[in-house]
Amino acid sequence: MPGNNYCPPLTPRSRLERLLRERELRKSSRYIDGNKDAEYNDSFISENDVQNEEEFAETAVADERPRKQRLLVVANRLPVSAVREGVDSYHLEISVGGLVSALLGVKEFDTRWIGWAGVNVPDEVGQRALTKALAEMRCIPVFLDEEIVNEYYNGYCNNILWPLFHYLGLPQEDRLATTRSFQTQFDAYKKANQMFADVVNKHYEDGDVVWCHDYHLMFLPRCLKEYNDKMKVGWFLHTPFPSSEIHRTLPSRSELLRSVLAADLVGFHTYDYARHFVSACTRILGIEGTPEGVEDQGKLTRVAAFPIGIDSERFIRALDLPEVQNRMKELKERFAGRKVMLGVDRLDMIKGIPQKILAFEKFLEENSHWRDKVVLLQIAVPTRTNVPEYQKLTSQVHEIVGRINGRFGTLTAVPIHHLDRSLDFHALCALYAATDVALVTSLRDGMNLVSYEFVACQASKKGVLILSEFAGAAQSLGAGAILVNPWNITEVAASIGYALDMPADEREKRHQFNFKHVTTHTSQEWAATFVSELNDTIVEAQLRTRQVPPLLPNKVAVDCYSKSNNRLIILGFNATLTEPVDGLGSGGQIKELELKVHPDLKEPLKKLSDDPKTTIVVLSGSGRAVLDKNFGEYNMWLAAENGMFLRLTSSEWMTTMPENLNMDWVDSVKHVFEYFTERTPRSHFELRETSIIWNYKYADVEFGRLQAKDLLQHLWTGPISNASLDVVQGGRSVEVRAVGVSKGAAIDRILGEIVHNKGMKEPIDYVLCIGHFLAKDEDVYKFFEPELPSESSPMARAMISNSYRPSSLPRFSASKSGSKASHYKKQRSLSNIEIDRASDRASAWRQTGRDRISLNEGSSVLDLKGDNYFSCAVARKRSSARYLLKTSHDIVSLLSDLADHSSSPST
Ligand SMILES: O=P(O)(O)OC[C@H]1O[C@H](O[C@H]2O[C@H](CO)[C@@H](O)[C@H](O)[C@H]2O)[C@H](O)[C@@H](O)[C@@H]1O
Ligand SMILES: O=c1ccn([C@@H]2O[C@H](COP(=O)(O)OP(=O)(O)O)[C@@H](O)[C@H]2O)c(=O)[nH]1
Repeated sequence: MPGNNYCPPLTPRSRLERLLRERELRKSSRYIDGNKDAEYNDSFISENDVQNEEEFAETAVADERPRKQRLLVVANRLPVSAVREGVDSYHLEISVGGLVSALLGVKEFDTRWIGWAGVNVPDEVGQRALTKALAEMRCIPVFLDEEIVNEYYNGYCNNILWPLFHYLGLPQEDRLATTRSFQTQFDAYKKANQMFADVVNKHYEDGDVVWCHDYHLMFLPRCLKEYNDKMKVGWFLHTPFPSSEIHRTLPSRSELLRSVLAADLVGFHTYDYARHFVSACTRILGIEGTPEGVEDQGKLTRVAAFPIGIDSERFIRALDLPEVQNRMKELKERFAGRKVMLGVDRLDMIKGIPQKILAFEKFLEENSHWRDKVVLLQIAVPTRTNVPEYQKLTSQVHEIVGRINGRFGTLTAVPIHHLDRSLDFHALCALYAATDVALVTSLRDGMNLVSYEFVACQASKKGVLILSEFAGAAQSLGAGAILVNPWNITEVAASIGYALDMPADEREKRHQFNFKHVTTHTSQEWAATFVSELNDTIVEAQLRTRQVPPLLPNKVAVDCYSKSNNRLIILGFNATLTEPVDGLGSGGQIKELELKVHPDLKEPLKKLSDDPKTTIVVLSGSGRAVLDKNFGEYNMWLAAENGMFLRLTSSEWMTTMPENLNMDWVDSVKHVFEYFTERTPRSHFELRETSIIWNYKYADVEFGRLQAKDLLQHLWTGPISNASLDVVQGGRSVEVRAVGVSKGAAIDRILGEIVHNKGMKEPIDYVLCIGHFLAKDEDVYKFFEPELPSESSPMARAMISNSYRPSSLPRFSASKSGSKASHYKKQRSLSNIEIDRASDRASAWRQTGRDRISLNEGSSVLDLKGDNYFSCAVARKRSSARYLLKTSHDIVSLLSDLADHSSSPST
């Protein structure tokens, strides 16, 4: 596949930097273009609007400028709909709808549009002719036959997803029929999405950005990524995304979410919709929402809000055109002496047209003096006319309009002018400009661009916008609009009165707020921001991928093991040597809380621990009793409570705890933990000697996380505000530890004790360290890294040479990794241990440490030859370990292999 001309910019240092630079670039590219009108040359639509095929083609066949990024816009509907006129000729018309309007304003990119032309073309001749006609407009058709359109578009998209996403339940009488036809419609939906994907794949060039749009194409990101996982794929939803409680009623709920998550970037009009989506992923799929999006097994899908805008300049300029001026004059004359109210909607249930008309009726009912002084012009664009619900709505609206006009009309005038048709751009602009009050009463609406367009055309009249609080636009235009609940007819009627009587200065003020917003948040900005964010997301994902360690090469690890003579194996316990735990078992039952060694590991552990050349340490956050119970039978070292307690299974426990470790905070933290445990079903807490941990891994994930946030707030403001503690947040836990309690801080003391105890004569020449450790404990991996700076290198630290030590105390500092601050912090906690000699147990520990045997003078305890060190993080996405092990199955397999290469004491 040939690459396109787009040259990605140098990797920016920060997201903000990149966005700023791109904004500058955009500005300067406009400058280079010479004048603003030149921008239109690259768009799908000209300033004068495209009313016929020739004009459209002329504007669309723009030169390809090398600087522009290729953008494949994939939407169900092309910006033009085709009507067949002959065997190989078509009439092309601009499609009506917010999605098309917004994307027509996008000119920053070298754009191709892939979608359905709204016509069934079964024959090859017709398909070829239409493809050719559309190609001139940079449109690429997806041919859907009638059956697919019926099942996919009319059925699954518009009869199931559309009402669901707009919180409109299905009408009772249709519910069962829909339930029955659900599967076939969903199959057609998937099939149609694959057909879109096939066309994209055919036209895709390396470096293209593929931007999928709307609820029709939720399956598309997955199809595309399955074909080519390097594709940059974004998905944007133009409708609301409902609360997860609504989404979870959908039989295909999980499949759809997972498919969308295949995209790199997922966008919504508002934060609410984005939040609902993340919450659906968490509640339905059980995967984690992060501040950036949704993360599943290392793959981050960025989720964000990108409120759409309009090409406001186009509307503003149109008002000066003679054609528009003439129409405005006509309207003024036609409705002289009457205030004009306007509704412009597709004839769709979500637009609340009956509610709007009923509110207007109530207003006329209660305000007789307005009856001959106001008119409501309702443009109701026919849409989805093959869907029975839409047909019913048409009759319903006609009936209400007829009744009201009959009730309040006169021989010469009617209060409602209802048009079942669409208007062209100029007629629409004139109408917007001539309007006194625009009435948008959507029951739910992704954004609602009509409200933006009205505002853009009101620079001189400064009319009032009455806007449903359930339209996405309410969040952006709420400052200037009168917000209403469309279901509350009394409120809407009162707002109509308020709007009609509004004094000029208030209208002016309100208009200014909104005009500023509409003219600064344009469709160009919207698209540019989305694509820029998508590019950023890809760069960040690449950086993240580089941080992901490779999988452990088992064979190498086993070979090195068999060739070495003095090996050290450090193993975590929880999620390392236990059986896999995935929250609730089937039927919502809690799995056993008690941690147990994976049964398949018992034998390998036995063999390994019996090998005289191998020393095993289980280094765990768990308490002593848990380790005793699970590992008491083996010949190994147990390091409980993150290494604060140490024991060779044949000996007693020793402690490394500093005697003056302040544990006064425990009771008050415990109270907080008790409180949250009682209120968070299936959570529990564990009180250890040096820490206390609240665990919600069996609780409802999302609720657990909310509770964890609250819990932290309670802690920070209360019991721990003055204490010297570490609060460590795990995936599903909150742990409070005394400062200095960490696996990394403990490892050198453990190592010293082992060397001393074993009377080691030769250096450790192989280290394997496996754990599912918290980030805070990951410094244990770095401890053995030979290539670390010499002044703090663990090799140097582990140098057991009396001449090397200034004092008789072995100064095994904790860790060299991380910032200076963390270095000092750990130093401090260790020196606490070293300085305080009051405790017998602690001094017993130090005694063993001090008297540790040395190897040959000056020689190192560790001699890993660079490569004989295998640190492995288990089921982690990012880690400072050298390698990854994915599952407990991998651990079983590795330790079994090592066991097979071990020798028993007698051999
Ligand atoms: O293509 P149709 O089935 O005839 O429907 C027309 C479009 O309706 C929806 O528009 C939405 O997008 C607007 C722009 O983002 C937004 O302002 C509005 O609130 C939405 O309803 C639909 O989402 C589009 O896919 C359709 O093309
Ligand atoms: O006769 C009409 C009526 C509406 N529109 C356009 O249709 C879009 C409607 O978008 P909106 O976001 O308000 O709602 P949607 O129809 O997409 O749900 C707006 O851009 C209107 O300018 C149009 O071109 N001709």
